[in-house]
Amino acid sequence: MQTPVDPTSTAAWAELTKLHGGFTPDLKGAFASDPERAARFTFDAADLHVDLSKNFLDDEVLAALVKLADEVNIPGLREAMFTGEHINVTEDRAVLHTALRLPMAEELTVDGQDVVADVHEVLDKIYAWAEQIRSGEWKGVTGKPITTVVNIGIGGSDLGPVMVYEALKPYKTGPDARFISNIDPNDCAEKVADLDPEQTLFIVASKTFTTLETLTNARMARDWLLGKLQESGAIDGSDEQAKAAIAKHFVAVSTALDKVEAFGIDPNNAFGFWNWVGGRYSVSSAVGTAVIVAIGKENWQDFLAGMHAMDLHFRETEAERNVPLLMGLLNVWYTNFFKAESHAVLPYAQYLHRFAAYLQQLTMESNGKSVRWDGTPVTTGTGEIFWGEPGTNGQHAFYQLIHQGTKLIPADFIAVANPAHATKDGEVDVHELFLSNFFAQTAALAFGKTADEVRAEGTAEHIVPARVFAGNKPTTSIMAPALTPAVVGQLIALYEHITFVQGIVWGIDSFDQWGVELGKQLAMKIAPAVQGDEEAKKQQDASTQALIDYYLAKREK
Ligand SMILES: O=P(O)(O)OC[C@H]1O[C@H](O)[C@H](O)[C@@H](O)[C@@H]1O
Repeated sequence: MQTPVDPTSTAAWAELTKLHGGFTPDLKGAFASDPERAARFTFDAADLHVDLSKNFLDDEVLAALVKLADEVNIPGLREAMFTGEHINVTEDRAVLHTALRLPMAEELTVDGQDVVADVHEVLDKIYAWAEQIRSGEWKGVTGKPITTVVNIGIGGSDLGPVMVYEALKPYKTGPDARFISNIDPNDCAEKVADLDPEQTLFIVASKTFTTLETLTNARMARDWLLGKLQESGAIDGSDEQAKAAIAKHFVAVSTALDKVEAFGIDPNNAFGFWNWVGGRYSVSSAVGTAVIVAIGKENWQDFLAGMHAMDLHFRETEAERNVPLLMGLLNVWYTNFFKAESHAVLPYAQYLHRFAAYLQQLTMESNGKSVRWDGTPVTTGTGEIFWGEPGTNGQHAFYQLIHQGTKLIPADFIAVANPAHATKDGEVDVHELFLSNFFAQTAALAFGKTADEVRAEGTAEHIVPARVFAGNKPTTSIMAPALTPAVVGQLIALYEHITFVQGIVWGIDSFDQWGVELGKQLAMKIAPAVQGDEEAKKQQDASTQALIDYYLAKREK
């Protein structure tokens, strides 16, 4: 892997610094002086129609950003990613989530392995198994079909599948899916409370199969299942019957099939993936099994095809029209030159209500780093804080701060032309009403409202300042014909590649997560103290000791 280029040492950075120095955001003026602006800065990527024109962008800035991409070698490193070079330096791994959606006819051999053949072998195994569940051919231990699958996983083994399941609810033709992630025992308790154990199947999803939360939840689920089945007399207390029940009610998804077996799940009931798939990039791997059960093979194939279409766009489209590249570079422009700290993602699609949560792991676990991939300190700010909620709910919660606060918050607005449920309220098409908000918000953020406009509405003079909107709040509008499986796939791949672009500019390894590993170790170290071990408690700082004391005094056991 090449030494990361210090972006601040490039000619493009110097140009951007100069451009920023002379840059007074004036979106109103920019549109007034250039009738072609909207058309010139709107690009199509697969089914996504992306309008960048309400950003702090002009031809010079665009040219300098594209030059920056070249100077930090995004084209070369993008190719290195797609061809399986070990660009995840600190873990010495290839980064090949794009291979998970390659059509069968493609060829890709990495580290001596035919990756495409491996991917499709697993996909075929999942499709065949999912079809058994969906058709009712697969029976639980008492002979009944499965009506609910419960995915047990956390982080990348949860956020992707739950987000896609929610996004594609209108495409659900199979069993329900639920998702247990938190080690808070209330999560598991609530999710299984109304389930019939005879018709429930658990999918234990964990890349490493060592994650404390997931293994604990899996054991709790196993105890619940066996306990309930014994209670009703469906099975006796013998090991043999417990084994038979687990074989029919538990499957696993992991890269560590040996650990799956040690847990007591038959490896024949496990779907594998590979260590070249990062957890937060794993939704298109076997980690999506719960979704495949719910929406079926054809819809999943459309989802993968959508991701692949975006992969191709990113790999092959010229820089000036390359949407993930431009969006990633714009994020760098805002983060490093305008000192924006956060980035809102605001889907005008209720089905995308978990999209921001999903993006938080994708972007922040990837790019929240302060050393570069060669171990040297970063030379710029990194890692935007991603957040968001669906519109219009967000409008009634936090948009006030975006419109009139003191912080610059670039925002991505997402909407589709056709809703899954076309509904009228009297004569009014409710989706049109919904979209009117989408259109109105980006316009208001860009162009604001002057004091004269406020006065013209008859506002009392002393209230005028409070009702003025400065405007010049940058937004990107992303539209698509409908929230199909392909479009959901494209949205995910779009943000994966945006994340990659930012990571390369900053010189960081966007595919490791050492910061999270520490938390895992610390919780294990402190557990004995929480269980009452005085010596272990004394190892803790005074604040932590006092908090543990409070807990020990208050707990009712
Ligand atoms: O899938 P698992 O191995 O159980 O890991 C689940 C999660 O664990 C940690 O939080 C990692 O930082 C995440 O990237 C990962 O998605």
